[in-house]
Amino acid sequence: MLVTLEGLDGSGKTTVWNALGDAYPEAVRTREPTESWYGEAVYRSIDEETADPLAELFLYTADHADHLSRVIRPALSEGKLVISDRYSDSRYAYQGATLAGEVDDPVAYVQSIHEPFTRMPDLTFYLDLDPETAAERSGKTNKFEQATYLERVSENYERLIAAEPDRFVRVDATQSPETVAEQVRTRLATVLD
Ligand SMILES: Nc1ncnc2c1ncn2[C@@H]1O[C@H](COP(=O)(O)OP(=O)(O)OP(=O)(O)O)[C@@H](O)[C@H]1O
Ligand SMILES: Cc1cn([C@H]2C[C@H](O)[C@@H](COP(=O)(O)O)O2)c(=O)[nH]c1=O
Repeated sequence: MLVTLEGLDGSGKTTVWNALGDAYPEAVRTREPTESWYGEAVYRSIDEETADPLAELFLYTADHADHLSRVIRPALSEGKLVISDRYSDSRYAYQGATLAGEVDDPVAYVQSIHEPFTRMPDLTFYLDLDPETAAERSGKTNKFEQATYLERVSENYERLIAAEPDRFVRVDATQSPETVAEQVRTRLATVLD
């Protein structure tokens, strides 16, 4: 089963991902951007204020393709639980925002690039946090961690959730880290049982 954690920067995904590691030590825990050289290329682009948004989309997508073939598909074919801190929805939401004005309906465009080869998550936890708090918590250390940009990202996530309400589980990320992790653990346990 493929479980993903999604949300704005600073919404607490990595905190939950670590908590799930304690609850499910046998799970394969992974993340995007990955630690491969494709992921390193992505981080170079994140640090580049003037990176071309279309070029950046394809860097992220290359990293995803490698992640799928090297980590996700092999683990799933062995019947393992896979938990990914960010996955394809991050591309739809974030690059859907950076590509505004570059292509028509950027969210649909990014989805159309993924559809031929990606593997949909079975379950996605959306850690719901307002853009202002998200930007504050994330420390505003990169070009994406700005409230005005995160507002557009948040709107894109809402569109994704509305389109697939059964896949997404919304968790109020303004609660304490312990409560957020407990709610995710409880829901995941009901799905896995
Ligand atoms: N529920 C919470 N309430 C308050 N602070 C939190 C909560 N969860 C995490 N934090 C804090 O917010 C910061 C960001 O948390 P974390 O790295 O887990 O978020 P993230 O969603 O993975 O961020 P990013 O997408 O930027 O990597 C950390 O300082 C963390 O301790
Ligand atoms: C996977 C992915 C990520 N991003 C953005 C979101 C963050 O600002 C950075 C790095 O992610 P991290 O979880 O904070 O390490 O990249 C993106 O724009 N598109 C994506 O597909």
